Order: sequence, then C-alpha cells, then structure tokens
Amino acid sequence: MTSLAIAANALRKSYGDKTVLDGIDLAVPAGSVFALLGPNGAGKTTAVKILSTLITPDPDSGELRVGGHDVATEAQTVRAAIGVTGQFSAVDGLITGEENMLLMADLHHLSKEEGRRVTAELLERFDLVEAAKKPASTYSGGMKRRLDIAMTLVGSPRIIFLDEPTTGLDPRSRHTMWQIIRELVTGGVTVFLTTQYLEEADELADRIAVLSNGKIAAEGSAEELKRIVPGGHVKLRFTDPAAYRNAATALGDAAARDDDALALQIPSDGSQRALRSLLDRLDADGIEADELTVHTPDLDDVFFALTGDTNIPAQSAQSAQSAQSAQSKESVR
Ligand SMILES: Nc1ncnc2c1ncn2[C@@H]1O[C@H](COP(=O)(O)OP(=O)(O)OP(=O)(O)O)[C@@H](O)[C@H]1O
Repeated sequence: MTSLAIAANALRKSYGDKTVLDGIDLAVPAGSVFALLGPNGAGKTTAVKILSTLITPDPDSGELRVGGHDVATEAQTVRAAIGVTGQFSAVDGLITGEENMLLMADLHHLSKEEGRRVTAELLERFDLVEAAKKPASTYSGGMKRRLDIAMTLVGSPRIIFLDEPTTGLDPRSRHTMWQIIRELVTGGVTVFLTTQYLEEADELADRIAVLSNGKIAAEGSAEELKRIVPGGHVKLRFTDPAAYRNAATALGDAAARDDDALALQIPSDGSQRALRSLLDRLDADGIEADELTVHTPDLDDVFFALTGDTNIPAQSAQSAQSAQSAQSKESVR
C-alpha cells in the first residue's frame, strides 16, 4: 500500500463567522502531485498554511498528518520534512541569489563547505549561475520563482507545497516551472500544488481536488473529473457513405449527424459500460466505424460547473471512488 504524504481529516478553518475550510478531507500518496484547484479566495492558501504549520486549524478539525507526523503535536518534525514556496516567498530582494541560498544553508545548519556545494549545485540546476551575484530584486518573476524553489530544496524536503507557483509567469517560464516540478516528482518528492490554472492541474497533477465554498466539490484524476460533467460524447467516423447511413439509421435519435463529414456524435460519459453498450448496438447491425473517438469535457467545463452557479451536483464520495481512471482523453480505436 502506498503511504500517504498528507492526510487530513475534516480540516476546518474559520475567520470570525467566515468559514474558509468547512471540513475537508485530503489524502495525498507519497511521490505524487496533488493539485488543489479553486477560484480566488476559495481557501487554497489557507489550506497550505495549515498543512505547513504556519497557522493552526480550528480545534474541531480532525487529525492532520504530514510526512507521517501529527501537525498539531509534531510541528517541528513536520517543518523539517517539508518545503514551502509561493505567495509568501522567502526570497530577500536586497541580497543576491547566491546569498539567499547560503543563508538558507545556514538555517539548515549545513557546514560552510556543504552550504557552498549545495548552493552551487542548485544555482546550476535552476539556471541561475549568471544571475547568482546580482540582487534578487533585479530578477524576473520566473527567476525569483526558480530561486524560491532552489532555496526550498536546500533542506532536501520530501514534501513540497507550491502555492500558485506559476501565477504571473509568462508561458515559457511557466513551462520551465512545470519541468522543474516534474523533475522533483521523478526524484520521489511529493508535491502539493495550488493553482487557478486548469491547464496546470491537468498537466501536472495525479489527483485534483476542486475547492468551492469551503468544501471539496470533487476529487479525482483530471480524466475522472472531466467525466462528471456533461458534454462528453463518442464520435464515429466513416469513409463508406452506406455504412454511415446504416449506422445513422441504427442509432436513430441517439446520434447527431454530420452528413458532410460522415460522422455521428453520440452523447456519452465515456465510461466502459457506455462504450460497450454502444459497440454492442453497432455489432448487432454489423456496423463497423472507421474511427471511434471518445471526447471528454475539458477541465474548464468541470471547474465552471463545480465552482460556478450551475445545477451540476457535487460529486458523491461513492462516485469519486468508482470513477475509473483507465479512460484516456482521446482513445482511438
Ligand atoms: N488572516 C485572515 N483573516 C481573515 N480572513 C482571512 C485571513 N486569511 C484569509 N482570509 C480569507 O479567507 C478566504 C480564503 O483566503 P485564501 O487566501 O486561503 O484563498 P485562496 O484560495 O488562496 O485565494 P487566492 O487564489 O486569491 O490566493 C478569503 O476570503 C480571505 O479573505
């Protein structure tokens, strides 16, 4: 069984009479990327601050373990196991990038020699060698984020919290940051990421939780989440007009026709059961499509459905568990 890097049970936080986190559960397997997705003010930073021991949850919260340690009673041990970067960056703009790194090495009680070695290695890894002797205030947004992560890595954390790591970055810097995050995970680090960017969660996260009104409105892999909103369909393409007409007749009103493209579109959640039933119907009439494509809605659809004012119900715990991850976004037969 995979061990959990982060396990939160009924996590609650209120400010006065404003409930920010209304009893959320989190389970993040070690070595995975977990994305907490939510609109502005949803409580993402609050969750990161609690998990990283910067603030305490409400007393009626359940158990909260990070790196196997109880956040309430073993905060020091938790702090030693984690790294945090993001909106409350530790970068000091008045000193150089290298000095920031060396300061961090001091804080982690590395020897002078070891501190210099680790600093040089990380500056190299994050492409900051040229800028190393310049004040960090002169760095671009992307360079500051890279320095911030490099500083976090001085302590060799096993769990890293990245609070909106690419907000405000240009596309190239964003892709560099994604690459850095992927490499961290390859090295066995667990990444807890908050983001407002659906694309980012889709690119990086093994599991995504959508935070809305203080609750986890849905949780699953990107593919699982896409399947809980309407808009999914199966497309059948034909090259033979006769086969197309046969299929259109066999499926009747269930299929939307595109006579020019010889394509039929059938609403479907893309589940194995739905596909089997469709294929059975086609087989029964001896119809063979030249191409079958499953289209699932994208994460934007999910996000707006779950965080906006719509009639999509919140995902039940049971459907979250039973959602299958085998379905790829575009599975072509
Ligand atoms: N110290 C505080 N006192 C009172 N209210 C607070 C405090 N910190 C956060 N809040 C409120 O809690 C809510 C959640 O804030 P939080 O920063 O966690 O949201 P977020 O999802 O990270 O948003 P963003 O994407 O804008 O950073 C907001 O309404 C915020 O105003």
